[in-house]
Amino acid sequence: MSSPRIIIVYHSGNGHTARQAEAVKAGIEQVPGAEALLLSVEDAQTRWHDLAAADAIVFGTPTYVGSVSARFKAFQEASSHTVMAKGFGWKDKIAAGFTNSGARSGDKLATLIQIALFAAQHGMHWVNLGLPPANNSSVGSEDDLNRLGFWLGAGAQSNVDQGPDVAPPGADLRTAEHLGRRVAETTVQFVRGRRAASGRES
Ligand SMILES: Cc1cc2nc3c(=O)[nH]c(=O)nc-3n(C[C@H](O)[C@H](O)[C@H](O)COP(=O)(O)O)c2cc1C
Repeated sequence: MSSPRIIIVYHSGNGHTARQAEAVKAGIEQVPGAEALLLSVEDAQTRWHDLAAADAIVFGTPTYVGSVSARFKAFQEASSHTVMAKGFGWKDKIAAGFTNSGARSGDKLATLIQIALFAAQHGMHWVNLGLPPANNSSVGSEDDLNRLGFWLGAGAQSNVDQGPDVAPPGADLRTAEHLGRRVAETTVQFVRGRRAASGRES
């Protein structure tokens, strides 16, 4: 069986969300047989064939003004012309999302919802974070996985006076890694299941 291919399409203005994207990639690569490719939103718009061949696409963007960044939005709109309008090419691929911002909340949920809607418009199957919220009790800590308490996707927080060498912190990178691993495990199950259901190899 060929390996499930998972592409991470992301934008990062100053490198913080790029750290999160790299962590998602590391999580994907922990699953035997899964292959991961990182593409910036600009490179992705020159590689539609690679995206068409992917089994899953994970979308990532910083939260700017309570929303996806303008450059991520440009990629979304390009996909509308190039993929959606030309035959629903991403239908039934697996999708997931992540975002990073300066504030703890920073209205990141609005960004994750926008990414999930984008995936739904493409007919993709959304994979959520699959972690309980953490750092929400007397025994919780900033080192907890999912310390920011998201369900829809992975959130990260980067202090605005720190560079991407130190922000976002390790807990948020491990949370992103968890999302990558979960997407890869789900994609392996989905691809194998679809092949078995169609009478091909399991
Ligand atoms: C134009 C702009 C708008 C921003 N809006 C938000 C916001 O709505 N919420 C927030 O928490 N941080 C906001 N930030 C902070 C960024 O999300 C934060 O610096 C993030 O780490 C940037 O990631 P990047 O280095 O990958 O671009 C904003 C930054 C910029 C440049």
